[in-house]
Amino acid sequence: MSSSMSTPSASKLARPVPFTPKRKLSLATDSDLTSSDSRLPRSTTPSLLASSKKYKAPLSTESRTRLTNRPAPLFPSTPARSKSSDGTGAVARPKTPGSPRKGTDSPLLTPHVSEMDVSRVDPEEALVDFETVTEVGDISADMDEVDAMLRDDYGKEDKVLVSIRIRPSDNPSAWDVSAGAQPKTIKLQPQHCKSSVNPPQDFRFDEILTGSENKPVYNAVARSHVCAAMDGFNAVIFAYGQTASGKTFTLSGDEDQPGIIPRAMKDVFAYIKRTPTREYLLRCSYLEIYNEAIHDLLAPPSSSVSQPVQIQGTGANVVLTPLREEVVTCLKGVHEVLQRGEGNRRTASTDWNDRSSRSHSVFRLVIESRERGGAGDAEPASGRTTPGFRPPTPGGPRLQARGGRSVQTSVLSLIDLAGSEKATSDKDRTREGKYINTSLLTLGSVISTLAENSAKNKSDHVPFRNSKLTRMLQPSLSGNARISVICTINPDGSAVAESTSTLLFAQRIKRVQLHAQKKEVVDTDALLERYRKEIEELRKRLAEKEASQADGGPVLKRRLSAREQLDESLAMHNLNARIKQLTKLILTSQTVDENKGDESRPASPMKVDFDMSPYQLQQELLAARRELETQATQILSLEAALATRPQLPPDAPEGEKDKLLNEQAKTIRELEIVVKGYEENLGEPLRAVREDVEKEWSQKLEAEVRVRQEKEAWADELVKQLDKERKMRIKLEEERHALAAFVKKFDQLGLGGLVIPPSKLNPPMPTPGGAAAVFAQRQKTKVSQLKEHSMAPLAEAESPVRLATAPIQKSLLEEEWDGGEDVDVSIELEKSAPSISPPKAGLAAAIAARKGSQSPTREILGEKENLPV
Ligand SMILES: Nc1ncnc2c1ncn2[C@@H]1O[C@H](COP(=O)(O)OP(=O)(O)OP(=O)(O)O)[C@@H](O)[C@H]1O
Repeated sequence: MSSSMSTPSASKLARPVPFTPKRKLSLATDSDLTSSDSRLPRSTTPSLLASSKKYKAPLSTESRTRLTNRPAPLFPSTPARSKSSDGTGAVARPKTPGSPRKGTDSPLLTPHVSEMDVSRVDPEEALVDFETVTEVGDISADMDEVDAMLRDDYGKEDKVLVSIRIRPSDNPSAWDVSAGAQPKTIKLQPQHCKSSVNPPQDFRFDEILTGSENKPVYNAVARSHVCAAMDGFNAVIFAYGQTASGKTFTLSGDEDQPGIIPRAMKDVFAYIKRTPTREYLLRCSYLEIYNEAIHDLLAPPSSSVSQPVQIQGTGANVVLTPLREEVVTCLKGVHEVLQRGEGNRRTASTDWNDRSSRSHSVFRLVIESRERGGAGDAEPASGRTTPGFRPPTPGGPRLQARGGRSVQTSVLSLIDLAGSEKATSDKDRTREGKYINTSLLTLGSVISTLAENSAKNKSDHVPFRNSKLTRMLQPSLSGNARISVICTINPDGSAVAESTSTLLFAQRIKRVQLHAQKKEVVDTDALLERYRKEIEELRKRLAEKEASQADGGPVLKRRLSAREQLDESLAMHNLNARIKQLTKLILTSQTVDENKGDESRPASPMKVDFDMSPYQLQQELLAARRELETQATQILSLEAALATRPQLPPDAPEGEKDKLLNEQAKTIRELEIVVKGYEENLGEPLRAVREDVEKEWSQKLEAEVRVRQEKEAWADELVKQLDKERKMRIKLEEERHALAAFVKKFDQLGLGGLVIPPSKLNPPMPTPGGAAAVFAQRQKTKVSQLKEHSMAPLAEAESPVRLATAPIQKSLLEEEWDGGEDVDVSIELEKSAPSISPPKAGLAAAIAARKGSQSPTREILGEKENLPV
C-alpha cells in the first residue's frame, strides 16, 4: 500500500507551545561558554522564547486538535515543572541524596550525604502489600501487554531495531510510504529527486510509523527492549533526526501522549509486579551533554557547576563520575526525577523549533535483580502467581552457594539526541549547533565503522573517543546491548536533504551486529547486595539489644540512667526504622508500587551508627566534611601537576615513545575517519549550509566591488582635474617668467628706469578679493596720490621713462603684477582703466594702445622701443 503523508489543511494555525517546559538557556555570553561550558549557570531567560518569530515546523491539524482537546492525564506529565510549596514555581529541593555507584566508594564521588532523618519513617507505612495498591491507572492497564511481551522471545535479536517515525505535517509529503506490507519501505517521490537518471532509492526498515499516537510507537520500538532490560540485558533506545522532527515528542511526549520514557517506566513496575520470583533495586540518573560537557541534571545546581561529570575508564568499563543516582521505588518517584531532570535541560527557541533541545539527554535506569528466597529477605515470596511469568533464571540458586547471591545488573538508557541543524541566525545557537552536528557526525562515523566491521568481519579501529556521546555509548554500541533506534523525519519537500541523510544513517545502523549478553555475577558491590547485608547486620544488632534487655531486665535498667535508657530505646527504634526503610528500597512483586506516597528514597553510602548521640554524629559529619575539602584540594593540585607534566620525560625508554607515537597516529586515523564520515553522513545538509553561506558572501563581494568601482572612477576624475590645473599653472608660470625676463631686459636697456622689485619676480600669494580688488585699490590710492601731488610735471612728461624718476609712482608693470598670479590682469586693467582719471596723457595712450593685446607692457614697449615682444 502506498500512501502519501499529506494532510489537508484549511489554514496554518499558530503553533502550540509544546508541553515540555524544558529549562531555557541562560544569557551567558559566548566567552562564558568558551571559558567553561561545564560551569554554565542554568538560569532561565524567558526572553529567548519570547523572541522567536521565525518560521517554525508547522504542526498538523491532527496534532493541534489533540492538543486543544485534552483529557485528564493518565500518567503524570513527564517534564512539567512542579510548583514549590511557596508557589514560586521553583522545583523543590530533592529530599534524597545520591546513591553510591559501583566503584565509586570515594566520598568525593558520592558527595551528597543523606539528608533524610530515618527516625521519621513510620514503620507501619512501609509495609504495604501489592493488593493494597490504589494506583490502578498507573500500572495495571498495561499488564496484559507485558504478559504478552514476556511470552515473546525477544532476547535473541542480534540486530539493531531501526524504525522511522514520520511527523505529521499539513504540507504535502515528499515521501511514499509502504508501512502496512512487509518489508516496510519508504521512497522519495520522483518529482523530488535531484537526478532524473537514478530512480529514488527504496529504504527498508523494521517499522515505519506515522501519526501522533505514541502508544503504537512505544509498542513497536521500545517495549521489547524495556523487557529485555528487566531481564538482564543492557538496552539502549535512542531518537535521531533533524531538528523539530519529533524526537522529544517521541521520547517524552506530552500529557495526552506520554512518550517512550514514561511508558517504559510504567512497564518496569508492571514487570516487577509480574515477577514474584525476583527482587529488584532500581536507581536512575539523568544527564545531558551540552557543548561537549556532561551535566548532571539531578544534581543540585551548585554541585553540578563545581563538579562536571567526567567519563572514566576504558572500553566496556565506562564510569560516569560524579553522577547522582537516585533509588526509585514507585512510578511517582520516577516521575519526580524525570520532572526535575527535564526542568534542568537546556532548550531554546531556534529558527525551526520553539523549544529545541540544545543537548543530548540520557535517562539511565540501572536495574539490579536477583532470585528471591535467601536469608535476609524481608518477606518470602507469597506464592501468588500470574499467567505469563518467566521461569526463574537457570543457575541462580547455584551461585548462591558461594556466599553472596548472584545479582543481575543491566542498564536501560533512553536517549533524546539533539537534532542536526543548519546554521541559525543566532550566534549562541550556531555555536551549540556546531557541537551538536560534530557529535552526531562522530556518532555517524562510529556507526559506519561498526557496520563495516560487522559486514566485512573486520576489526578496524572505532573512533569512540572522538565525542562524549560515543564514548559514553561505547559499551552499548560495541555490541553488549540491545539497541532500538527511532529516526524521526519531517516529510515536507523542503526537508528532503535532511530526511535523506537521516534515512541513510538509519540504514547504516541497521547493519551493526549486536551480541548482548546478560550479566549475572556474584556481585558484592551491587547496591542490592549491600543493602541486604546491611539489613542482616542491623537485624543482628537489634536482636542483640533485645536479648540484652531481656537478660538484664530490671537490674540493668536500674544501672542505666534515665537519659541512657532513652538513648537506648531511641537507638532501637532507629534500627527498626532503618531496616524497614532499606527493605522498602528492594522491590518485589508484593512491595512494588506500595510506596505510592513516597518520592525516591535515599541510598546512603554510609552505614549510620545509630548508637551515636546527635552531637557525636554532628562532630563526625564536620570531620568528614573537612577531610573531604582537604582531599578536594589535594586532587586539584594533583590535577594541576598532572596537566603541566610532559607526556613523556626526555629519558623515557624508546618503547614508551613509540607507544605514544602510535597513539597519536591512531588519533590522526580517527580524525580522518571523522572527516570522512563528515563528508559521507551529513554531506547533503551541510552542502546546503555551505551554499547558503557562499551565496551570502558572493552578494557581499559584489556590493564591495561596485563601491570600489565607483571610488576608482571618482579618483580618475580627480587625477584629470589635477592634471588640468597643473598644466594651467605651468602655462601661467611660463608667461610670468617670459614677462619678467622681458621687463628685466627692458630695464637693462635703460628704457624707462623701470625697476622690477624682487617681489614681482616672486609674486605673493593671492590676496582675498582677487586681482581686481587689489588693482582697484591701488588705482584708487594712485589717483588720490596724483590728486595730492601736482599733475603738471606728469602732464608735461610724455615719456614713460620719466615715471621712473618719481619714486612714489609705480610702473604699469608693477600694477599689473599686483593683480595676482592666476588672473589675467589685462582684463582687470581694462576694466579699471576708466576709473583712473585723469591719467597722464602718455600713460593713457599706452593703456589705450594696449587694448586687445595680452600684456599692456608689451604693447607699450613694442610701440616705444620697437622691441620684439
Ligand atoms: N508525531 C507527532 N505528532 C504531533 N506533534 C508532533 C509530532 N512530532 C513532533 N511534534 C511536534 O513538533 C514540535 C517539534 O517536536 P520536538 O520538539 O519533539 O522535535 P525535536 O526533534 O525534539 O527537535 P529538537 O531536535 O530541536 O529538540 C513539537 O511541538 C511537537 O509537539
